[in-house]
Amino acid sequence: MTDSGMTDAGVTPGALLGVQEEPAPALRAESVSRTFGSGAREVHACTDISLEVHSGELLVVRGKSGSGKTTLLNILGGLDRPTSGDVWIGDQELTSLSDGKLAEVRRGRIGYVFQTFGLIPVLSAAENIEVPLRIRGTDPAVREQQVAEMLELVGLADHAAQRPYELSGGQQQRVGLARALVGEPDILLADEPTGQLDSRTAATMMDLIEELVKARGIAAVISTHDPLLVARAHNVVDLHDGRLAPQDGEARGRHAAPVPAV
Ligand SMILES: Nc1ncnc2c1ncn2[C@@H]1O[C@H](COP(=O)(O)OP(=O)(O)OP(=O)(O)O)[C@@H](O)[C@H]1O
Repeated sequence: MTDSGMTDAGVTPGALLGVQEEPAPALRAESVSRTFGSGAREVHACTDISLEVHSGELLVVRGKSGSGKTTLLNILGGLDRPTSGDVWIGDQELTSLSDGKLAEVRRGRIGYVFQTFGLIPVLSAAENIEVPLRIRGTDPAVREQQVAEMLELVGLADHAAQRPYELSGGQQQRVGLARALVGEPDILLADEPTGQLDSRTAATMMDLIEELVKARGIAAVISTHDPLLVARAHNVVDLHDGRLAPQDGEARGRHAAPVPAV
């Protein structure tokens, strides 16, 4: 038996016994808390949050303004560090990493979509999508091909040369999604990605995210205020004052996302 629990033949004990093993979650948070400030000004933005998301699954985090959604997503995506608790991407624990290593994991494994789109105004749609590949030093011919594929995938092949201000809100957000996915991340994090869109465009955007998450086996976490958007989720969790509320049975996934406290 090796340290990883495998036999010398590279087989897990469960496989030898014919037991179907649950795949490890792509993203996992364990007892994550985040406090800002101190003393009388201390704010408990997130308290003791545990959850997991598997590849190909979409977890929706729902909660009122100020409930801690952005704080949680920032921690899950390695943009902020928790005050206590751990975050795992596959078998990589994030909170113990140096800033440099964390940046590497962010670049290589995580795609982000922001409510305000976060596009660079002087760049065209294609150039915005290309940014993560340039940062990674991807070969120009490969870059061109991957950007063209992504434009096609989000239905913007005819808008490649347009700058953000020449695109509608929904089109800009599709550029944001294409930019998040062009590096083939394992994890997609979207903080209220439909917040600036009308309800029909928001629904189309969520359909697209759902389709791509499934097709590409990505583990996605999306925060939203919008109750209509939760229909597309495998799991839904509710945040109240930084804490996960008990599930209300709306989730349609194979298991509840929050990990019960042990
Ligand atoms: N950097 C910070 N310093 C101090 N307090 C903060 C900081 N960031 C967030 N907070 C506080 O933490 C709490 C949670 O904020 P957060 O932005 O995570 O909520 P949210 O659910 O994303 O809200 P919204 O839907 O309005 O974006 C709020 O009380 C907020 O004021």
